[in-house]
Amino acid sequence: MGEAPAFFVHDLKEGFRNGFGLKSKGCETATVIGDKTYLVDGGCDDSLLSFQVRVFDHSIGLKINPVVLGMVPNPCKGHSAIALNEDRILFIKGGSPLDDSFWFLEVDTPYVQEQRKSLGCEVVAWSKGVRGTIEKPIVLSGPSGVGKGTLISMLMKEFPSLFGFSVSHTTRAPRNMEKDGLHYHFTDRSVMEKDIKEGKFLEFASVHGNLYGTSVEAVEVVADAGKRCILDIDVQGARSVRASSLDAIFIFISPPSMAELEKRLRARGTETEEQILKRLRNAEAEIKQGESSGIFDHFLFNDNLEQCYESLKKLLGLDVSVHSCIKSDLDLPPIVHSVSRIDNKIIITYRTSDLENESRKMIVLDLSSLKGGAPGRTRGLEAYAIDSDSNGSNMINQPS
Ligand SMILES: Nc1nc2c(ncn2[C@@H]2O[C@H](COP(=O)(O)OP(=O)(O)O)[C@@H](O)[C@H]2O)c(=O)[nH]1
Ligand SMILES: Nc1ncnc2c1ncn2[C@@H]1O[C@H](COP(=O)(O)OP(=O)(O)O)[C@@H](O)[C@H]1O
Repeated sequence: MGEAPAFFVHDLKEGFRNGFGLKSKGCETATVIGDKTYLVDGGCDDSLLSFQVRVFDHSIGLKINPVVLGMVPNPCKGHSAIALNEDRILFIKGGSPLDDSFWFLEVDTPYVQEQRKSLGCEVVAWSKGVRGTIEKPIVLSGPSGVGKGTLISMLMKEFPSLFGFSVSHTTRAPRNMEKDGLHYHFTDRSVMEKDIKEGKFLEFASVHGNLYGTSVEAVEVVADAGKRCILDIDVQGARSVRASSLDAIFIFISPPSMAELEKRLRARGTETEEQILKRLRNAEAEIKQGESSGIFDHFLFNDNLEQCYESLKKLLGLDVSVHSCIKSDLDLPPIVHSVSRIDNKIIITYRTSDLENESRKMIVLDLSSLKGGAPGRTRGLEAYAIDSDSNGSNMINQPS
């Protein structure tokens, strides 16, 4: 595979003619994919608060302002762009912190195709690139009162640095001991419905008469902290997550009997009689769906709590050491740099000089294990440095 068609920061210093017939301000890249040119303004003239995207469609001779989904990168003084696999563009922000240097603009991924179809217009989606990978998130489902919350609390207490809870949004009222932002984000239905329309939710469902949902951000902040995310969601939500780009482990928790479930719900003392009866009615359907839907990878019976917890830990492989792959041993790519591509590797080249020497440096970005993408982060980037020493030979600093 050779170099993809793209213009880089250093090409833009003198300005160039882009797909719009405009002179570049020096902070723009124009990347051609198929019939379209994606013109991205990195916002270095201080008037833009974030990156701006326009599209020139050569087949119809029109410039388009697309609907831009996802979290948009903050402005920077210089960036470069390179097309990948005809469906996304990699952006490298010069002079930005490493955790903010690599961004993907998805232009024809399955997610973008789906959004384009449902919105009926041109759509692009930003996804932040994150180095390293994390363990698969865990989806726990089961009827109300079965013990999901109890098992999750035990895991988080025993392994506080390994697991993080995905804090859902809900329109139900908080219980006595529940804290906003910790147990749930308690929210108005109108606000939640608006956010759902704007694509901010990974999944949502109406459960026991209230709206519940997992925002993309709820899962990503846990992963950003290098932790494995746990989702406590109902079977409808689990089905939506199964169909999404989130690669998770799905576990269904069953009660020993309906009578025991009722006993636990009543003993918890958090619901009114009417709410308990509604939860029990829904429980039968939920257990049937859970056990027959083909969504779940594992089933656990929560009869004896300690035994169930031990089984949960075993299937999560907690006897195996879990480590974070996040590394921070690289220089930042500076504002002026150039980019080329060899297969799945992106080579970022730049020069550094002190009073006596000028040296050429490279950062290699390995994209062969990319995972995820819009509407969440793109994970699995590996990066390492190659320095040119005084003899001109290259020294590879492999990731440790
Ligand atoms: N789909 C979906 N279900 C959720 C979410 N958060 C919680 N739930 C489910 O909503 C149901 C009710 O939760 P809750 O009101 O906390 O009551 P509890 O299950 O009796 O403790 C449970 O089955 C949860 O698993 C979410 O973000 N999405
Ligand atoms: N194996 C068990 N045996 C007896 N009581 C249990 C068991 N597991 C959980 N409980 C209790 O049942 C109640 C409901 O558990 P909870 O974790 O709130 O369920 P969920 O989150 O699934 O609605 C809580 O009071 C909890 O202490």
